[in-house]
Amino acid sequence: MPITYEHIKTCKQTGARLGRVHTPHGTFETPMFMPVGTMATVKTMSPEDLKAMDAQIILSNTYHLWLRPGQDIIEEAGGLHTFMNWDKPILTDSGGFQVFSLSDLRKIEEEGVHFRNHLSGEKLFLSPEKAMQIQHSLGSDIMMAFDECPPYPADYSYMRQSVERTSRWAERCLSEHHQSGKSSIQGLFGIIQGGEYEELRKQSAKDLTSLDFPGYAVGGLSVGEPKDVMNRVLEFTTPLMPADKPRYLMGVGSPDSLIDGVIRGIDMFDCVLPTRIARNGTCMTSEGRLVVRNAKFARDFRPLDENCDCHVCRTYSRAYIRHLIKCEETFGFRLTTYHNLYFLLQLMKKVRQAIMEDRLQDFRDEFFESYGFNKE
Ligand SMILES: Nc1cc(CSc2ncc[nH]2)c2nc(N)[nH]c(=O)c2c1
Ligand SMILES: [Zn+2]
Repeated sequence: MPITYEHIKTCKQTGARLGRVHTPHGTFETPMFMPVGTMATVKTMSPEDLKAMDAQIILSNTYHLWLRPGQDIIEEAGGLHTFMNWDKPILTDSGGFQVFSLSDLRKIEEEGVHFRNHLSGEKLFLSPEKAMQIQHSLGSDIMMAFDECPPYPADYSYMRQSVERTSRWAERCLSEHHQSGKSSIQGLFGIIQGGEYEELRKQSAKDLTSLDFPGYAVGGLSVGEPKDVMNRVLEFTTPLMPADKPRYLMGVGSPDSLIDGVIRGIDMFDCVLPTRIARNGTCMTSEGRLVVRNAKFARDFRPLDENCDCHVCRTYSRAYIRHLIKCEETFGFRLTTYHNLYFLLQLMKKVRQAIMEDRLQDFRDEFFESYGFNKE
């Protein structure tokens, strides 16, 4: 069993859990945020930067790495860990989501998805089996099943057919995985779909938990739905997921959504938000978002966040970082990215501490107050 979950405790104030996930490349604590490294790099960060901020697992992407540089090159390099010099856990998404969000001319069939390479325009085909073969070549510790993430909103009949196909695809992923001979060194997570429909979430969870995955993700969220819809879907979906396995909410990373996801029983999160907004000069701070490129910071020599003890906040001023961002200096993007990732990793550390002390609801209220979220 290459991926195992160790439950440590459940918060008495909420349904939040404290745990650890053991993988062939080491253990990470949960709840945990996973920085995204789509092209085999967390943009502008070195592996040393990631270790300095205590990143314990990162994400990469089957679709992108298949197109560029190609799975054969990474396999020849000895796998993704060696290729990118990251010796801790790596989770790879299966590629289905990226096909829908990046390429046009796509056609979904039972066999798989036909689409155009968004870089070259050539026609390509991705199937559950192909997605598994690519992830086996990458050597990721945690692979994701090949799924369809329907757009939001989607009508019930479309969603039902999509859920049934995603369940059949999950079964094909699992048999490909077992035939690969890699199932002792790589783990495969199933992805629960079903949109905002409780009946379909139940169907998807029933189908997937009847197959023995070492962990399960909630897919189909953070696709434009309002936050209260996401929270409602989590409230009736996480109880359908095994309590003795990790629960991963895909694509979620704003501070309020992370805390609200943990309270509803989620253990793992990923999102491109912190790294993406960093590159346009937006920073997450304990007092809310700060757009450091704003003229009002031209002579502001305070740190990005006066409550942050990261290397950036202990060393550089808002004025200097604003200047670098305005000049499109790469170093500026490194500073905002480092701080944003550190901020979210620290937030999850504080969340784990609050669960240990059975006061996560109190922590949520204090954090929402200071960050400027409305407390509902
Ligand atoms: N919101 C959202 C985000 C992602 C990308 S997660 C990711 N990949 C690379 C970086 N991050 C999803 N991926 C899959 N496979 N299924 C989903 O339903 C889904 C939903
Ligand atoms: Zn900082």
